[in-house]
Amino acid sequence: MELLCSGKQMQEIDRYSIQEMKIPSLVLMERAALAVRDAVLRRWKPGGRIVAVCGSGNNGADGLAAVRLLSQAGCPAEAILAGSEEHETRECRLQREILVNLEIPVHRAAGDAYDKIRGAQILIDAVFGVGLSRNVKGTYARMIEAVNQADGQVVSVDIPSGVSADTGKVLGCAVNAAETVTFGFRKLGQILYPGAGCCGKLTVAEIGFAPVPGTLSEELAYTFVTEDLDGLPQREADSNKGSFGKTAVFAGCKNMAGAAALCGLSAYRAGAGLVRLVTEEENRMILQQLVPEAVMTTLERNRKERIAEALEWATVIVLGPGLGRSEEAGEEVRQVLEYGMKHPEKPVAADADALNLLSENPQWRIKGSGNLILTPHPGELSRLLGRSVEKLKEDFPGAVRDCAEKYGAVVVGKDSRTVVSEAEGPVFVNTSGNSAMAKAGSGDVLCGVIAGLLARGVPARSAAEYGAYVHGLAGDLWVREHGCQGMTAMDLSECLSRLWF
Ligand SMILES: NC(=O)C1=CN([C@@H]2O[C@H](COP(=O)(O)OP(=O)(O)OC[C@H]3O[C@@H](n4cnc5c(N)ncnc54)[C@H](O)[C@@H]3O)[C@@H](O)[C@H]2O)[C@H](O)CC1
Ligand SMILES: [K+]
Repeated sequence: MELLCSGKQMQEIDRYSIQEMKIPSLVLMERAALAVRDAVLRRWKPGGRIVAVCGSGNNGADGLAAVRLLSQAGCPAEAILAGSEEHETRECRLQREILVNLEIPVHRAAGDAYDKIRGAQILIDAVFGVGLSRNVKGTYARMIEAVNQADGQVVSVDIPSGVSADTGKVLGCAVNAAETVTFGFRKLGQILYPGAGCCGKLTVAEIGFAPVPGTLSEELAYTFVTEDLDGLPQREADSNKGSFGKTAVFAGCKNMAGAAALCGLSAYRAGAGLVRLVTEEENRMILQQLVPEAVMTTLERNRKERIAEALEWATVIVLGPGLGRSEEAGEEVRQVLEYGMKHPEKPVAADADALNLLSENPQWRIKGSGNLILTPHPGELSRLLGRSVEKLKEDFPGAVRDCAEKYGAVVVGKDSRTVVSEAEGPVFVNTSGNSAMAKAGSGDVLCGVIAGLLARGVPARSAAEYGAYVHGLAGDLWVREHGCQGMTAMDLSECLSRLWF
């Protein structure tokens, strides 16, 4: 597990290390600057000039210290001050004064400063770090634009200036870096897009922060690394198909068999023991061919009773893929969700049309109790929350959490970085996967993976997190072998069988 920080949390770790643990601020800063120096030296070629554009906060101070270290290493390095002296932090002033004392060039952001930026082989971006709190304007914005237009390679200190460390949002304008050297932890804004796309190669330098205080560590976001797969229950040697649950998949309206097939197959491939597809009679033939391992309930008559029987039979319930939005589908979704509310021991994963029907029918008063998983993409999340996509993208983890609160659910907010959250506690941000997965059917596969994990006995929240992670790993496996255009959802599902989890 890798912990991820927001900007504010990082500032708190900074404050705690310096004020309470008494690690001198300048010691941390020197180590930060050494890491930046090393990154720059790996790119620098003799003859090339290095220009650091520095703000007046401690990010700027890091930049100034790096200029000193590079100069002492024999490189022609100089600094441009994007901020004013009156706003300088104590550390920033000190670092500037040291440069002046050592006769290392420090310029104001005026006159030929822009020519210097254009002429540099390497630019160090140290305008703003995790302290950026509002839109970038004026000289700061002009400096950032100049850095982006220059031909030199850009190394950002801590985070590309202009990116919100909390949300990855670009606050007005932001630096596009070739490399970002960050300190202690990756920040949420470096993981979430568009900020993630501004970072270039991202490296984390250990600079000696104190261990995170307990109360804060419980609030930090996190992501998985491959070792985390060891946390999943393994298949016992003396198990049988009954040991891995009975998964009922309510999916596929007339002629929409594909979603049901992808979901059911993926549930098997994620470890489910027995899958029942509950679908329309018209889908029977095709589904028997696509998923011969599944048993089937079709709904040509006695709908309500047959749905009720399947619900009684199931230990895990999946609802929604390809279900459509007909009145019949609405009745089905309502029946299943109400059943789920009365049976907290049976996890329910709801996706696609089930989510749309849920948002259209607030009078159902659906509130999960730890067993409900919702897997909306931004459009579905927008409908569930009654908030525009644009607005919710400003703080995607926050929107996912609000949705979790509203429906009493574990919510899997699907996006380029899928976020899993409950109403309280830390968020999980998925870092596996790639843009090849941005295709029809990918969500049906995810829903199936989550169901398979639930059937193996993984609790709802973990199944949601591991589901997102494993789904992304399957996509990464495909892309490594075939490139990023041609994958279909069926290819993605097949890759699940080749992963160890
Ligand atoms: N010893 C340490 O403290 C270490 C700090 N590190 C680096 O410090 C930054 C964080 O520094 P901080 O001073 O808190 O913030 P910034 O440098 O990011 O400064 C912002 C500064 O500017 C003001 N501000 C915010 N938004 C705007 C805006 N849009 N326009 C103008 N001004 C703005 C804000 O009020 C602040 O005063 C961290 O990223 C590290 O790079 C190292 O970690 C080493 C140890
Ligand atoms: K920066």
